[in-house]
Amino acid sequence: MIELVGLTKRYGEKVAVNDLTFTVRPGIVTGFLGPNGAGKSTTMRMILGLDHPTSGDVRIDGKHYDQVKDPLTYIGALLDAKATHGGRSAFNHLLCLAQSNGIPTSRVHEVLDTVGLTAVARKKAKGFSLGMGQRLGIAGALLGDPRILMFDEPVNGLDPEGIHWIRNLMKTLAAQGRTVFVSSHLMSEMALTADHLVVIGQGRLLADTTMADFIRQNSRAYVRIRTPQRERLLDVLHQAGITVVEAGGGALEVEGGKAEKIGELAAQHGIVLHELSPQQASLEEAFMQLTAESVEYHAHADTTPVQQAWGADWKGA
Ligand SMILES: Nc1ncnc2c1ncn2[C@@H]1O[C@H](COP(=O)(O)OP(=O)(O)OP(=O)(O)O)[C@@H](O)[C@H]1O
Repeated sequence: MIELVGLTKRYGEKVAVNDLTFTVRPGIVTGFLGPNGAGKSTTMRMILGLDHPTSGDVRIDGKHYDQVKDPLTYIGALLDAKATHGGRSAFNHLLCLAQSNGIPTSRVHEVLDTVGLTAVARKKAKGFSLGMGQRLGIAGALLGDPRILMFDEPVNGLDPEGIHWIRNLMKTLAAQGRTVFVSSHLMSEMALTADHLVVIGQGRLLADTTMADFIRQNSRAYVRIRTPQRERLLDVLHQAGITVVEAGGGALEVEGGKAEKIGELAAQHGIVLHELSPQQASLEEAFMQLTAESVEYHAHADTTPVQQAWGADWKGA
């Protein structure tokens, strides 16, 4: 278990992490989400004692990182996949880590096998692709067979096969009862991997909720309608007690999965429909809305008018 209480980090005027309080529990994958610059890496570095909090506290099973004996056997982390000595082979990189932490050489072979690098174990890490580098970093995290694992953006730059592999690995590690804490800036990725979500923006906690609750609250089903007989349809739907909202671009929207009912009413009244399509709001859209005000680095605004995404008033658990 990882417990953060009022964790805060300032760099001069910049507040990178702002009064974060949450707990990362064992047996599940906890996704740590936030836009670029939200403070995810800084938080992870403080958990590992690589950065000192300005105020607040973070403990791993009740202890500070520097009080943990043989830390590699307690908490394993992938923070930066490029943090290897490029001139060393994958095997030697892991062997150095193992020897300095009292871990047997047999374990190096095991983790190389787990991450699928056995065939290239004697090759120098500097020749590795991004995906191979990520696998080597993950092997390092697994080396001490720790009960707590932390991965900072592990799927960055990976191909679909690599992403699929990491997703399954996280779930397997959690199913073994380990604490798995993984950061990402992609909601769609977390929706497939995480059981619990912690969302931050500009260092502040925006949501701490189960994935199931997040999906329930944000996967809104609605029906999109276009008709050349707009006023007549509005009257008919109003009489049937169905609430309609403007969706922009001449379209209408009705909350819920009422497409059949709307189609039948339109047919009964001889109203022509040009579109009657059931829709599902995307979780990515809900996440972007949740973090919209805290995004630090914006691209230039799109010139296409966009309907305000649903979830604008979502405040989280
Ligand atoms: N050593 C530092 N000195 C000054 N500012 C820093 C330092 N480290 C991080 N920051 C700032 O703190 C904020 C949080 O950075 P951090 O890297 O933790 O965010 P992140 O959520 O991991 O972002 P990303 O997804 O882009 O990696 C950013 O504004 C960053 O510029």
